[in-house]
Amino acid sequence: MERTFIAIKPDGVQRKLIGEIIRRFEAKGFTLVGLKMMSVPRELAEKHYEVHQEKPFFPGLVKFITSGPLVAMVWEGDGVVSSARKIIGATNPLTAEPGTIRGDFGVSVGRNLIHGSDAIETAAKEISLWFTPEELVSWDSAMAGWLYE
Ligand SMILES: Nc1ncnc2c1ncn2[C@@H]1O[C@@H]2COP(=O)(O)O[C@H]2[C@H]1O
Repeated sequence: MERTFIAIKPDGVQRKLIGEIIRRFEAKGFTLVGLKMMSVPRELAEKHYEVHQEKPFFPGLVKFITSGPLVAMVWEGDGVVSSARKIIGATNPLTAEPGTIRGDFGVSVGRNLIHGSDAIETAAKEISLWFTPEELVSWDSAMAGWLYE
């Protein structure tokens, strides 16, 4: 079953949106298989965002991600990587559609509340960067027969 990495960034935690964000993924029908609140070490933030290391916003991004607690998650389900990106909305909350998390709650690209893996290969890399295998729980949802044919 497909898995994706989702992080509620420090602004999402400070704005008390943890429950609202988890609710949206649960209500859709995806299954939570990994969850932890953590302070992010600088090396982890730099590794996670290494594709952006030449961008002018990189130092500010690392400073922000390490500035307060973050909630790291792994969600599972058919097509979860691309579906989660749609639930999250466009990178810039000002252009994200209403009904998406960023479209409903954000106003600034540097404070866009949540991260979601952008592709299946990226998801695998990010999951192994943020979680050990022991931290992930494989379980069968009793709802599976009502979610999938
Ligand atoms: N122009 C920008 N200024 C500040 N941060 C940005 C900018 N563009 C992208 N980002 C951040 O870089 C992050 C890269 O992936 P995320 O989906 O976590 O969300 C993005 C934004 O938080």
